[in-house]
Amino acid sequence: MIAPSILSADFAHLADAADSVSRADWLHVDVMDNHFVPNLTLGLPVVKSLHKATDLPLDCHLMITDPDRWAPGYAEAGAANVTFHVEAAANPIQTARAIRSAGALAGLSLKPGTALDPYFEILKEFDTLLIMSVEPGFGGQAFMPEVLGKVTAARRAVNAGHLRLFIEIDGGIGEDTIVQAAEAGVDVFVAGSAVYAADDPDRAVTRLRELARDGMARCEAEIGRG
Ligand SMILES: O=C(CO)[C@@H](O)[C@H](O)COP(=O)(O)O
Repeated sequence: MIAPSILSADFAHLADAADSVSRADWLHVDVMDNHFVPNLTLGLPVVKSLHKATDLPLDCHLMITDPDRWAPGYAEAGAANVTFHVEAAANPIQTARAIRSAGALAGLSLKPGTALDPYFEILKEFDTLLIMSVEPGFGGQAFMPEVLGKVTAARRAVNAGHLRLFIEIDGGIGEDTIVQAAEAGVDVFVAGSAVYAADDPDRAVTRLRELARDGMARCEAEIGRG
Protein backbone atom coordinates (compact mmCIF):
# COMPACT_ATOMS: atom_id res chain seq x y z
CA MET A 1 0.00 0.00 0.00
CA ILE A 2 1.14 3.54 -0.74
CA ALA A 3 0.33 6.26 1.81
CA PRO A 4 1.21 9.79 0.67
CA SER A 5 2.12 12.04 3.59
CA ILE A 6 0.32 15.38 3.53
CA LEU A 7 3.16 16.87 5.56
CA SER A 8 4.68 17.64 2.15
CA ALA A 9 1.45 19.08 0.71
CA ASP A 10 0.15 22.65 0.74
CA PHE A 11 -1.57 23.03 4.14
CA ALA A 12 -3.86 25.73 2.74
CA HIS A 13 -5.32 23.14 0.31
CA LEU A 14 -5.44 19.83 2.14
CA ALA A 15 -8.65 18.62 0.49
CA ASP A 16 -7.05 19.22 -2.93
CA ALA A 17 -3.95 17.37 -1.72
CA ALA A 18 -6.15 14.37 -0.90
CA ASP A 19 -7.92 14.59 -4.28
CA SER A 20 -4.59 14.65 -6.09
CA VAL A 21 -3.68 11.14 -4.84
CA SER A 22 -6.87 9.25 -5.64
CA ARG A 23 -4.81 6.13 -6.50
CA ALA A 24 -3.28 5.99 -3.03
CA ASP A 25 -4.35 3.36 -0.52
CA TRP A 26 -4.17 5.47 2.63
CA LEU A 27 -3.61 9.18 3.26
CA HIS A 28 -0.89 9.63 5.88
CA VAL A 29 -1.57 12.46 8.34
CA ASP A 30 1.31 13.59 10.54
CA VAL A 31 0.16 15.04 13.86
CA MET A 32 3.04 16.89 15.58
CA ASP A 33 2.77 18.80 18.85
CA ASN A 34 6.11 20.65 19.07
CA HIS A 35 6.90 18.64 22.24
CA PHE A 36 7.56 15.06 21.14
CA VAL A 37 9.07 16.46 17.93
CA PRO A 38 10.32 19.99 17.17
CA ASN A 39 7.54 20.75 14.71
CA LEU A 40 3.85 21.65 14.88
CA THR A 41 1.27 20.57 12.33
CA LEU A 42 -2.40 19.83 12.91
CA GLY A 43 -4.79 18.14 15.31
CA LEU A 44 -8.26 16.71 15.79
CA PRO A 45 -10.35 19.44 14.10
CA VAL A 46 -8.34 19.15 10.90
CA VAL A 47 -8.53 15.35 10.94
CA LYS A 48 -12.32 15.56 11.36
CA SER A 49 -12.58 17.93 8.39
CA LEU A 50 -10.24 15.85 6.23
CA HIS A 51 -12.29 12.75 6.98
CA LYS A 52 -15.34 14.53 5.56
CA ALA A 53 -13.38 15.79 2.55
CA THR A 54 -11.93 12.50 1.27
CA ASP A 55 -12.83 8.85 0.83
CA LEU A 56 -9.21 7.81 1.43
CA PRO A 57 -8.65 6.02 4.74
CA LEU A 58 -6.74 8.35 7.07
CA ASP A 59 -3.53 6.94 8.50
CA CYS A 60 -2.86 9.21 11.48
CA HIS A 61 0.68 9.18 12.84
CA LEU A 62 0.75 10.85 16.24
CA MET A 63 4.11 12.38 17.05
CA ILE A 64 2.86 13.76 20.36
CA THR A 65 3.42 13.40 24.05
CA ASP A 66 0.69 11.69 26.09
CA PRO A 67 -0.81 9.62 23.25
CA ASP A 68 -2.63 7.59 25.93
CA ARG A 69 -4.88 10.60 26.43
CA TRP A 70 -5.30 11.76 22.83
CA ALA A 71 -5.05 8.75 20.50
CA PRO A 72 -8.59 7.34 20.89
CA GLY A 73 -9.99 10.74 19.87
CA TYR A 74 -8.38 10.36 16.45
CA ALA A 75 -10.23 7.07 15.95
CA GLU A 76 -13.47 8.81 16.95
CA ALA A 77 -12.63 11.60 14.48
CA GLY A 78 -12.69 9.05 11.65
CA ALA A 79 -9.09 7.88 11.26
CA ALA A 80 -8.80 4.37 9.86
CA ASN A 81 -5.46 3.73 11.54
CA VAL A 82 -4.08 5.55 14.58
CA THR A 83 -0.38 5.11 15.26
CA PHE A 84 1.42 6.44 18.30
CA HIS A 85 5.01 6.28 19.51
CA VAL A 86 6.09 3.69 22.03
CA GLU A 87 8.65 6.21 23.34
CA ALA A 88 5.80 8.54 24.35
CA ALA A 89 3.21 6.11 25.68
CA ALA A 90 2.77 5.25 29.37
CA ASN A 91 0.40 2.36 28.68
CA PRO A 92 0.61 1.23 25.05
CA ILE A 93 -1.59 -1.84 25.48
CA GLN A 94 -4.44 0.09 27.07
CA THR A 95 -4.14 2.80 24.41
CA ALA A 96 -4.17 0.26 21.56
CA ARG A 97 -7.30 -1.32 23.01
CA ALA A 98 -8.99 2.09 23.33
CA ILE A 99 -8.18 2.89 19.68
CA ARG A 100 -9.59 -0.45 18.53
CA SER A 101 -12.71 0.01 20.68
CA ALA A 102 -13.25 3.35 18.97
CA GLY A 103 -13.27 1.57 15.60
CA ALA A 104 -9.80 2.12 14.13
CA LEU A 105 -6.73 -0.01 13.57
CA ALA A 106 -4.04 0.56 16.20
CA GLY A 107 -0.43 1.22 15.22
CA LEU A 108 2.80 1.33 17.19
CA SER A 109 5.71 3.43 15.93
CA LEU A 110 9.42 3.21 16.71
CA LYS A 111 11.97 5.97 16.19
CA PRO A 112 15.11 4.90 14.28
CA GLY A 113 17.14 4.36 17.46
CA THR A 114 14.47 2.37 19.31
CA ALA A 115 14.96 -1.41 19.33
CA LEU A 116 12.10 -3.69 18.32
CA ASP A 117 12.92 -6.68 20.52
CA PRO A 118 11.55 -5.32 23.84
CA TYR A 119 8.15 -4.75 22.21
CA PHE A 120 7.56 -8.04 20.41
CA GLU A 121 5.32 -9.22 23.23
CA ILE A 122 2.92 -6.28 22.99
CA LEU A 123 2.68 -6.26 19.19
CA LYS A 124 -0.21 -8.72 19.23
CA GLU A 125 -2.30 -5.77 20.47
CA PHE A 126 -1.55 -3.82 17.25
CA ASP A 127 -2.57 -3.89 13.59
CA THR A 128 0.34 -1.87 12.21
CA LEU A 129 3.98 -1.42 13.11
CA LEU A 130 5.43 1.85 11.81
CA ILE A 131 9.21 1.80 11.56
CA MET A 132 10.60 5.32 11.21
CA SER A 133 13.38 5.56 8.65
CA VAL A 134 14.18 9.19 9.54
CA GLU A 135 14.12 11.05 12.85
CA PRO A 136 10.46 12.09 13.18
CA GLY A 137 9.63 15.76 12.72
CA PHE A 138 10.26 16.80 9.14
CA GLY A 139 9.76 15.67 5.57
CA GLY A 140 12.50 15.56 2.95
CA GLN A 141 15.18 13.82 5.07
CA ALA A 142 17.52 11.07 3.88
CA PHE A 143 16.41 7.45 4.28
CA MET A 144 18.19 5.47 7.04
CA PRO A 145 18.80 1.94 5.69
CA GLU A 146 20.01 0.74 9.11
CA VAL A 147 16.37 0.43 10.26
CA LEU A 148 15.67 -2.31 7.72
CA GLY A 149 16.88 -4.98 10.16
CA LYS A 150 13.80 -4.22 12.28
CA VAL A 151 11.58 -4.56 9.21
CA THR A 152 13.01 -7.98 8.37
CA ALA A 153 12.74 -9.17 11.97
CA ALA A 154 9.06 -8.16 12.00
CA ARG A 155 8.51 -9.76 8.56
CA ARG A 156 9.94 -13.05 9.79
CA ALA A 157 7.68 -12.95 12.87
CA VAL A 158 4.64 -12.30 10.65
CA ASN A 159 5.68 -15.08 8.27
CA ALA A 160 6.06 -17.49 11.19
CA GLY A 161 2.56 -16.62 12.37
CA HIS A 162 3.79 -15.03 15.61
CA LEU A 163 2.39 -11.62 14.62
CA ARG A 164 -0.45 -10.42 12.42
CA LEU A 165 0.13 -6.82 11.39
CA PHE A 166 1.01 -4.50 8.54
CA ILE A 167 4.64 -3.40 8.51
CA GLU A 168 4.84 0.27 7.56
CA ILE A 169 7.86 2.45 6.85
CA ASP A 170 8.07 6.24 6.95
CA GLY A 171 10.80 8.66 5.96
CA GLY A 172 12.89 9.16 2.85
CA ILE A 173 10.83 6.73 0.77
CA GLY A 174 11.07 7.44 -2.96
CA GLU A 175 12.01 5.77 -6.22
CA ASP A 176 15.59 5.23 -5.01
CA THR A 177 14.71 3.63 -1.69
CA ILE A 178 11.32 1.91 -1.95
CA VAL A 179 12.69 -1.28 -3.53
CA GLN A 180 15.08 -2.01 -0.64
CA ALA A 181 12.28 -1.34 1.87
CA ALA A 182 9.98 -3.72 -0.02
CA GLU A 183 12.69 -6.38 -0.21
CA ALA A 184 13.11 -6.16 3.57
CA GLY A 185 9.40 -6.88 4.08
CA VAL A 186 7.41 -3.63 4.22
CA ASP A 187 3.66 -3.68 3.42
CA VAL A 188 2.79 0.04 3.68
CA PHE A 189 5.05 2.77 2.28
CA VAL A 190 4.65 6.38 3.44
CA ALA A 191 6.01 8.92 0.96
CA GLY A 192 5.80 12.68 1.37
CA SER A 193 8.14 14.66 -0.84
CA ALA A 194 8.41 11.87 -3.45
CA VAL A 195 4.67 12.26 -4.06
CA TYR A 196 3.88 15.91 -3.43
CA ALA A 197 6.98 17.36 -5.09
CA ALA A 198 6.11 15.43 -8.26
CA ASP A 199 4.36 17.20 -11.15
CA ASP A 200 1.67 14.53 -11.05
CA PRO A 201 1.23 13.12 -7.52
CA ASP A 202 -1.08 10.32 -8.65
CA ARG A 203 1.45 9.18 -11.24
CA ALA A 204 4.14 9.20 -8.57
CA VAL A 205 1.92 6.93 -6.43
CA THR A 206 1.51 4.49 -9.32
CA ARG A 207 5.25 4.46 -10.03
CA LEU A 208 6.09 3.86 -6.36
CA ARG A 209 3.58 1.00 -6.24
CA GLU A 210 5.15 -0.64 -9.32
CA LEU A 211 8.61 -0.43 -7.77
CA ALA A 212 7.35 -1.71 -4.42
CA ARG A 213 5.76 -4.72 -6.12
CA ASP A 214 9.11 -5.67 -7.68
CA GLY A 215 10.78 -5.50 -4.27
CA MET A 216 7.93 -7.40 -2.60
CA ALA A 217 8.26 -10.21 -5.15
CA ARG A 218 11.95 -10.51 -4.28
CA CYS A 219 11.07 -10.46 -0.58
CA GLU A 220 8.62 -13.30 -1.16
CA ALA A 221 11.29 -15.34 -2.95
CA GLU A 222 14.01 -14.70 -0.37
CA ILE A 223 12.39 -14.46 3.07
CA GLY A 224 8.74 -15.17 2.30
CA ARG A 225 5.64 -13.07 2.90
CA GLY A 226 3.15 -14.55 5.34
O1 LIG B 1 6.54 11.45 9.79
C1 LIG B 1 7.21 11.97 8.94
C2 LIG B 1 8.34 12.85 9.33
O2 LIG B 1 8.37 12.90 10.70
C3 LIG B 1 6.96 11.61 7.55
O3 LIG B 1 5.65 11.14 7.31
C4 LIG B 1 7.36 12.57 6.48
O4 LIG B 1 6.30 13.37 6.09
C5 LIG B 1 7.83 11.79 5.30
O5 LIG B 1 8.29 12.69 4.34
P1 LIG B 1 9.38 12.23 3.27
O6 LIG B 1 10.58 11.76 4.04
O7 LIG B 1 8.74 11.11 2.50
O8 LIG B 1 9.61 13.46 2.47
